[in-house]
Amino acid sequence: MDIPVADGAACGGHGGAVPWARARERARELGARSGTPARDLPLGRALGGVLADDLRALVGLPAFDASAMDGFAVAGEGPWRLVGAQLAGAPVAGLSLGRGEAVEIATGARAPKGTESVLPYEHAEVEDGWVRGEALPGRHVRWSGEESAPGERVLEAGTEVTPAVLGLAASLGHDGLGVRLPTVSVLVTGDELATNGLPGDGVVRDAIGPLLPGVVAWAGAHLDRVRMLGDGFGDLGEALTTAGTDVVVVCGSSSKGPADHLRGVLRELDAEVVVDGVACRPGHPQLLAHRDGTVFVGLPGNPNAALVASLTLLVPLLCAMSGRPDPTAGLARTTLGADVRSRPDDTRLVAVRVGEGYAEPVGHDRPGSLRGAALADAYAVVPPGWAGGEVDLLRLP
Ligand SMILES: Nc1nc2c(c(=O)[nH]1)N[C@H]1C(S)=C(S)[C@@H](COP(=O)(O)OP(=O)(O)OC[C@H]3O[C@@H](n4cnc5c(N)ncnc54)[C@H](O)[C@@H]3O)O[C@H]1N2
Ligand code: MOO
Repeated sequence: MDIPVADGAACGGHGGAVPWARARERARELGARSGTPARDLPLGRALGGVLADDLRALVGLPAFDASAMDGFAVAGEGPWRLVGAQLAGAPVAGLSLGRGEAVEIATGARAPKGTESVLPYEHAEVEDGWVRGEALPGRHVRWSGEESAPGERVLEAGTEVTPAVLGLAASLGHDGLGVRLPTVSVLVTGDELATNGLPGDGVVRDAIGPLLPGVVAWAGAHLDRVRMLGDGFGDLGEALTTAGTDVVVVCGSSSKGPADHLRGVLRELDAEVVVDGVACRPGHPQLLAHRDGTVFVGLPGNPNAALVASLTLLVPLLCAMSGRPDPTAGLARTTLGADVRSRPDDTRLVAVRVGEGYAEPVGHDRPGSLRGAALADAYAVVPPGWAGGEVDLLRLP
């Protein structure tokens, strides 16, 4: 893979840090080049992927003539002599309608041979084994193959697998789908972290493990596992090389402290580093690297910084891997409803609530606090040296 390393040294502040917009571009470029292989997955695992191939009807739909109403299947002119009953799922028992005959029928039940229409109960009168009413020819029957013909292409390759797509695929007879759905594992590092109970006295509740699955799903990828790790160098190296997923996210090991081993481990693995530091606040200690088809993303440990970094590198990367649109995009540029100071060298990501024609900073968005992000629906993107005017918005999941 031929991707240049850091061209952002001129951005000042943190040597080698890449400007925020350029970091996102690099993540997209790496994702597009890496791609993700098509995998055959059972329907229950395919949600959020994109179709690797066109979806075709394995059978015509409906697969048989069926009643669309509870009532009477009839043939010919009325009144009709009632000759039997047909429930949904019941065997057909060789039922066949002659002209002037009716069969009591449930919605979805196979219409007997000869059926010309179905007369709903509410339009029928039944007396002494005879059915009367006004039956409209062809009405209230789902005719075999009228929705899709056998072999017909119903969706194009590249379509996102939504809940409706899964239901449709099942209706068409598919047990699984070929999809592009990047797989992700998350390694949360830190000896001070606990996954339950009350924080305090040097113990911090892991906030990133609970936050990331939703971000990963939003970007159309599958989270294989979240693994808690101590701060040891060896553990991290072993975990990175044995993860077995397309992308490995490491949280809380990206800065310059004695326990921040990610950079060193990536060096030992001879991984190619694509982004090492991003000129943004919060979230500047971020890493993007790859080796042998696996992409590594380093997120800062401070939870709001980790969320910013995941929207900066991880989401664009994953979306580009499967070729789907980035869900952070699409909000119109807007003005800010309160004074915000820009930084000289860094892009600021400010938690805001989006109103009509403006966005209101909600506060509480320091690097260690998710309170602002939890109140917000977007981050306002305040470029270095910004002196007022409209800003871009980055949608939050
Ligand atoms: N000498 C420097 N020190 C620091 C820098 C720097 O540039 N030079 N950057 C600061 C910034 S900004 C950030 S952000 C952090 C990033 O550090 P790490 O990614 O190595 O993360 P840690 O040091 O392990 O933790 C930082 C902070 O976040 C808490 N944390 C960690 N993981 C979690 C988690 N899963 N859930 C909740 N909270 C977590 C941790 O307890 C620390 O309080 O580095 C600064 N330092
Ligand atoms: O910028 Mo750090 O990433 O402030 O939290």
